[in-house]
Amino acid sequence: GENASHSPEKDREHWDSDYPDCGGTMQSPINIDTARTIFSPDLRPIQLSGYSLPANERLVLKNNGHTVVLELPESLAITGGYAQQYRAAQLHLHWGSWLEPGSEHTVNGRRFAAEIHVVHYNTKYDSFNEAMVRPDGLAVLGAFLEVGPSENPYYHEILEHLHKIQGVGQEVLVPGFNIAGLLPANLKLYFHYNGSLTTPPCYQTVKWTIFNQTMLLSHDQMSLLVRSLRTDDSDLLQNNFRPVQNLHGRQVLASFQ
Ligand SMILES: NS(=O)(=O)c1c(F)c(F)c(SCCc2ccc(C(=O)O)cc2)c(F)c1NC1CCCCCCC1
Ligand SMILES: [Zn+2]
Repeated sequence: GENASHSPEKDREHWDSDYPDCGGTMQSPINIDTARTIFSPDLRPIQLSGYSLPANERLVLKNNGHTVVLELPESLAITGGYAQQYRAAQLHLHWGSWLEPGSEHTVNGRRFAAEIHVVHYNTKYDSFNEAMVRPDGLAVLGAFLEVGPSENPYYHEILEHLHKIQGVGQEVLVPGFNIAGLLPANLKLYFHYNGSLTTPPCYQTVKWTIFNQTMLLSHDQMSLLVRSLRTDDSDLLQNNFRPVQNLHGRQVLASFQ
C-alpha cells in the first residue's frame, strides 16, 4: 500500500484495492457524536498492570516512516474493563502540523492536536499476528493530546529522543518509565466501539477504548512532535491520521453520562 502517513488524501481512499478490509463496514477512526452514544453502566474502569517499567529496562523507539513506535514488553496488560485480558505490543502517535490538528478520532466533529494509541492483543492467542485476524483479537487504548500550560514529564520520556530518529527506519533505546503516565489518570471515563486498525491491513479486529480525559503537553512538546520526524530526506512526517470512517450503524458506548 501507499506510504500511509504521507500520501495525499486522495490516495488513502484506494487502500482497499490492495487491502480489502480497508473498504469494510467496521472501519476506524470515527467521529464520536456524543448525542448518539449509549450510556453503558456495565462498562468497568480500565485496569492496567505491569505498566511501570524500571529505568534499567530498555525499550526500542522507532521512526517507521508513518509514526513513532515505542515497542512494549508483553508484561504490560489490560486486566480490567475488557471481557478478556490483553497484552501490550506497542504504542504510537498520530499528529498534524503547526497549523492543523492531527488526532484520528474526532468528538462532535472536533479534531484534537494529537492522539496516542496503545495497541494490545488478546492473551488467549499465542502471538500478535494470530490475534490480529480474530474478531476479539486486538484492544487499542486511545487518548487525545492537547496543548496545556506545562511540560508533561511522561511524554518527555519519548519526545526527548525524537531528534535521534529523524530518519525513516532509525531507532533508539530508551529507558523504561511508567507507561501509564501517557494515559489519563481517570480510566473510568471512556467511549468504546468495535473498529479496525487505521492503517493497512485495516483488520476489523479492534475493540477501541477512547478516554474522555485528554493529555496535556506543553506547546514546545507539541512542536517537537510535529517537526522532528521525516518520512524521507525532504518531507516532514506530519498529518499521519486517517480520515474518519462511516459508522455503518455501529453503536458507540459511553461509560459515563
Ligand atoms: N492506528 S494503528 O494501530 O492502526 C497503526 C497505524 F495507524 C499506523 F500508521 C502504524 S505505522 C504503519 C504500519 C507500519 C509500517 C511500517 C512498520 C515497520 O516498518 O515496522 C510497521 C507498521 C501502526 F503501526 C499502527 N499500529 C499497528 C498496525 C499495523 C500492523 C500491526 C502492528 C501493530 C499495530
Ligand atoms: Zn494508531
